[in-house]
Amino acid sequence: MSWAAFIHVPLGPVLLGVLSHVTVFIRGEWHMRVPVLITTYSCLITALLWIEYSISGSSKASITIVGRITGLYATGLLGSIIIYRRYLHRLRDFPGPSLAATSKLWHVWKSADGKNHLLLERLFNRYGPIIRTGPEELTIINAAIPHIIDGSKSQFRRATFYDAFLPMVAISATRNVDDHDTRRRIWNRGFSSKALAGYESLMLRYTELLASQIQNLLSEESMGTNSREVIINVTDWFAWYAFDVMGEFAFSKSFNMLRDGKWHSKIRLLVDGMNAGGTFGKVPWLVQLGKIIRPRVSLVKDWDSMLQWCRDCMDERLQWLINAYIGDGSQQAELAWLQGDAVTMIIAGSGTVSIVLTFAFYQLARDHSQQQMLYDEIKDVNIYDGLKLQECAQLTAFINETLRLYPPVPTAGNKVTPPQGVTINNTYIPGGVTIVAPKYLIHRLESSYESADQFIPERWTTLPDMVKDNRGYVPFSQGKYGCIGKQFAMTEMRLVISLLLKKFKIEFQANDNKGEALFEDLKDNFTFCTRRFTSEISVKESCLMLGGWFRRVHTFSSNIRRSYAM
Ligand code: HEM
Repeated sequence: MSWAAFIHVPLGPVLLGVLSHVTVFIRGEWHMRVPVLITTYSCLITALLWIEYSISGSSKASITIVGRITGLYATGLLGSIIIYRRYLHRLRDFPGPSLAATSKLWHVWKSADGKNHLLLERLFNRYGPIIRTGPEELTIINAAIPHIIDGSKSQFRRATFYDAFLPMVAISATRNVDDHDTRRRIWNRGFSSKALAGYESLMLRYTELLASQIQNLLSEESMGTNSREVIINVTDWFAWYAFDVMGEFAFSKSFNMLRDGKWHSKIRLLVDGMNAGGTFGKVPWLVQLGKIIRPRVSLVKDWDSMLQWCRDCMDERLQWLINAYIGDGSQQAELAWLQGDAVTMIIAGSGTVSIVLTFAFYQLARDHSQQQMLYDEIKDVNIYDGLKLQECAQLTAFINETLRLYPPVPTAGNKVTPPQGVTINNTYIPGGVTIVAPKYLIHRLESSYESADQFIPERWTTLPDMVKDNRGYVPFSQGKYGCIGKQFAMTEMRLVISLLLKKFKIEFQANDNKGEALFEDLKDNFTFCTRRFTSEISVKESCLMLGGWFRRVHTFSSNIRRSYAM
């Protein structure tokens, strides 16, 4: 049978579709080849149209025939993919929703409301500790898993999710092990104990600015009245604080959000871009597709505009960083890496710290005895002495417990099993499988913590029996991909909590429903976040069409009352 005859019988294109799956697409990663695939298929369809037109002489007939051939081919290809993933795949015996096994789009759809952590919790309750959450993906909720995937001897590598940020290159996103090691070595110098001591004055300056801005609001509010309280939106104020600190750190330049009491437009774009990346990054080819049709995707345009702004900031900052590189003696700085690392710094160091502070203040508002206990511990401590502050056991326990219940990176950090596979609790998992180890759920395992869902800081001090198995406690992750800014973040959080507690008393506002809005708003978009930007920044009409995902949400407010004198 000739080639032309073959594709004209219905079975021909179907068989071609099946063949292209079992011989080509079944192997390797394809998400980064979306542009090549689109180009190839467009050329093939155009060639077919031309051939059909030259045979029939009718454009209508040739479009109908080529449409039918394309449809049959797609049916063969997709049918083969679905049947293979569902019934023949090496992960076929792992439990999980059947649609999740056939396409990762199911996960994007189901977590488009930002509640991925709750979705995984429901799946855990239904299917148990190992769940197939994607064609090549298992979610494992077990205290041993963080160490297996990220421990010092681990051979796991970063999963495809991290490609979502390409072409931006950065330490936190690169999947190339050598590139990562190189970046990590450079960064390690910037986070040495000596370097950190130098940053303390920077943090102090901004912590004092935060306190004085709240004080100003309090004074304004109470002017001419007996009121001694002011309601502030802690979500915003802690975000402004953390971003301003990181702006100084990465660019030697504040975003001045604390000073101005409002969001910097580029930082909003950054947070929006990150949040979208958190959801759509589950299907990396979808992100790449978005980048191809970028003129029509406002989020991509916004992200690009934010990157350009970072480049501009970096130009000002460049000299300092180049010095750091040359000091390392190993290589010349590459601008792309510098830009990516700067964005990484700001993203990794801001959203994380601010969300922990928000939750810490939620807990303080909820439990006045905790507030009193912390106040008693720090009231006579010179908080300008970093070492003294570190010795405050109750304060550290309070932060640890906040990080346990609300880890800022609740479900992300996916890694891929090494080629030989691994055995976890007598279950063999083949090589090349993406493993998700959600900290949000592992930190709440009853087998690891007594009264696991309750906020009890004393489990880290006077009640150690309440921690039964601490292996799964990894808010900062661990190993070579673990958080490089852990000490930086701990210092910031200790400073903010202690300074504000010395000055103010924290309460829910009188008519508030005890902070429940915080949990309604909470979104798992790689990091936990609690606020969408829709009010003054153009409420993107195109985004609203995505099913209310960008709907306006409430924010968590606390009553911060002046109570104690310094
Ligand atoms: C409470 C605060 C923080 C928490 C809970 C936290 C948590 C984490 C986690 C879980 C990761 C691993 C992410 C992954 O697996 O992909 C990570 C990576 C990272 N964090 Fe943090 N982080 C915090 C604050 C900071 C700060 C303040 C900085 C910078 C000053 C920072 C810089 C980084 C960087 C650069 C990475 C990537 C490390 C690498 O790829 O080698 N983080 N962080």
